[in-house]
Amino acid sequence: MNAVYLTPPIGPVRATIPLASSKSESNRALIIDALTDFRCDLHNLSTARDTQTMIRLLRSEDAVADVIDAGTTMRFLTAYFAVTGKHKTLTGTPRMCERPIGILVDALHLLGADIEYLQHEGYPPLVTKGFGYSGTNRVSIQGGVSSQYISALLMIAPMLPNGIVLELTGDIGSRPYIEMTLQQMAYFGVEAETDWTNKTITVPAKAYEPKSYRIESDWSGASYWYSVVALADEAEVELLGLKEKSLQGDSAIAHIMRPLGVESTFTDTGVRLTKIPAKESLAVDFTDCPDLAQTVAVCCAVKGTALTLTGIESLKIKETNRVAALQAELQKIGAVLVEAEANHRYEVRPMDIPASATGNARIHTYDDHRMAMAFAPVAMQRGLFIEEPNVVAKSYPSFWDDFARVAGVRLTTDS
Ligand SMILES: O=C(O)C1=C[C@@H](OP(=O)(O)O)[C@@H](O)[C@H](O)C1
Ligand SMILES: C=C(OP(=O)(O)O)C(=O)O
Repeated sequence: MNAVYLTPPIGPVRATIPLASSKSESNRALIIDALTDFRCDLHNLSTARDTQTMIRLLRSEDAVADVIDAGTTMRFLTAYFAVTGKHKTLTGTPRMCERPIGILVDALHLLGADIEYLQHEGYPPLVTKGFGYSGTNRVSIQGGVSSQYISALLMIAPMLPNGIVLELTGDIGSRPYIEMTLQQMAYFGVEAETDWTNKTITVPAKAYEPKSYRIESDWSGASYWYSVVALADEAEVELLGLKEKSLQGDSAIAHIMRPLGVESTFTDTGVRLTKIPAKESLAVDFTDCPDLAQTVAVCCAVKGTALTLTGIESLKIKETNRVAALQAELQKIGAVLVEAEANHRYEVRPMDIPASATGNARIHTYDDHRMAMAFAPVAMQRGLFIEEPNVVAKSYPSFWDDFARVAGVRLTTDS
């Protein structure tokens, strides 16, 4: 099995990190570009596998579209192929075939899409077989399972003869991702009307305007550098290509990490992270930014900061069950993640054991890029192994090259 062995920095951490660009922004821009017959001019598209897969599948004539493990690619392409009447089989990794898609498929059926499941009702693989508009433009959709279903519908909505009136039911999770979708649609000339009180989004029937668009660096990827600075004894890190006013909800990491001792100063080129005094406990609601939960949980575990987490239910249906994965791996670095109230509140409780007793832990990554990257900053304090390090390719292929600027990174292989 491959692993990287990470060792603490020798002396203060000083680095400038290029970062990957946002796969979320990239994948939205690519769908919109496809809906303009590829007449947009997209700059700084992400090198993330999720984005490279989207690029390949949008251009491919093959009957089978294998999204690998990319959630946005699966959900966005299902809506795109369905509404453009393409005959495509959409599939992915075994885990992708356990990630639900029924809520999106039900909505597309209502609009007139012919979609059939190939194995289990409500899950990939599935086949899109054509589109005959049903005449309806009112669709009601659950808001609490994955915002990706909503983004997928919003982006194809202007292509429908009467647009769409989307009524969101129940709680809304990952709302900043819905707002990112709406802002990118507006940039390309389609303004939706949003009523968050009544939870309705109205999208007119209208052609997107082909335009030039530049994708920002990835704030989710930036979060690991915040954790590096929080955990290093001395550090100053500049992250390139980030903006204070971002479309990405994960820019919330700048506020979340302040009590963990990281100050953000925006510059002309990005953001500079420096150390400030930290607090002893923290409570964070991750409903709007689920991809930050692992970063913050691991950071608190190592710092000895008691953390209360809410809004992490959606973590159970991502690349792996991230709650279970964190529970198993945090123990190896001297902390526990416990459910304090059924299904609502969790706590990271650092255990009172010396760091030397948890040195050289072997962290299993469960085919989840964020498990690898969230645990890497532990190396600011002690050596550890991260198994199957190539998982980072999903969102941040150059992560280990960047990480080698701040810590020792050595690839190890054992049989
Ligand atoms: O729309 C997007 O780009 C994403 C939405 C979020 O998923 P959910 O809406 O399923 O929480 C997030 O976790 C994922 O990494 C990217
Ligand atoms: C959940 C993620 O991605 P997706 O749902 O697009 O696979 C992620 O990148 O953390």
